[in-house]
Amino acid sequence: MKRLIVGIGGMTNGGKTTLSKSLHQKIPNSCLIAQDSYFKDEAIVSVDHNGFKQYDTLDALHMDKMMSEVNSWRRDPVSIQREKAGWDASSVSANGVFVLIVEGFLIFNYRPLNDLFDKRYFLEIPYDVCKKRRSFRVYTPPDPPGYFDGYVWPMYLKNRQEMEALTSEIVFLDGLKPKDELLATVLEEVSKEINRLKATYS
Ligand SMILES: Nc1ncnc2c1ncn2[C@@H]1O[C@H](COP(=O)(O)OP(=O)(O)OP(=O)(O)O)[C@@H](O)[C@H]1O
Ligand SMILES: NC(=O)c1ccc[n+]([C@@H]2O[C@H](CO)[C@@H](O)[C@H]2O)c1
Repeated sequence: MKRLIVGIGGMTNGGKTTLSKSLHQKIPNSCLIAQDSYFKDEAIVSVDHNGFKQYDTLDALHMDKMMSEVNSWRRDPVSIQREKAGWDASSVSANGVFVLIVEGFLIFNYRPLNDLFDKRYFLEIPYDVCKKRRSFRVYTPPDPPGYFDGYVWPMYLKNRQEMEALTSEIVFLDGLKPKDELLATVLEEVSKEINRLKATYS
């Protein structure tokens, strides 16, 4: 069975979800897992001395649950793809290349997950663009006043340092580029990798 695991990381509002969803639409036999789906319940996320909820850390995420879903895919991508295909399940042939796209802001900071990636991308944008994009978003719970400068940005700087200490094989992408350009760049590289795998025996 041929498998490829692609990580789309990046800072908050870098454009991870937008890019990952488009890749998922374009890549046959692909599956998408988003780290944001694994946030712990608000009641158990700790609070710092400023009263800010500590959401921008691995402790705020059910990484064990996320890993178990990644591992289910690794064990049997064909079944997962067939379940998704529903009535058309027989069209999913085990001969193809199966692609898992994992997106999230801390995917390269968690070693057991980071170790699994064949390709790593990281979307980055400048501070002012990040702050502006984030100000238009409403999370649950919403960001309290001062959260970006008092918590989100300092945590980004800390998490980024940790990430760079853990991995060097990351392709950095300029998140200011138009969405279709970013998609074309990543799709071209991933397609090359898929074709390379198709040409190998296993
Ligand atoms: N290439 C782009 N150019 C301009 N705006 C973009 C681009 N990509 C995404 N955006 C916009 O930026 C905002 C954040 O995008 P998106 O939700 O994809 O980011 P994200 O990295 O998944 O965010 P987060 O994980 O922090 O919630 C959205 O309003 C989206 O439309
Ligand atoms: N999805 C959530 O439960 C949630 C709640 C509060 C804040 N966030 C933010 O999401 C970003 C990652 O995509 C982080 O910067 C969190 O602050 C998410």
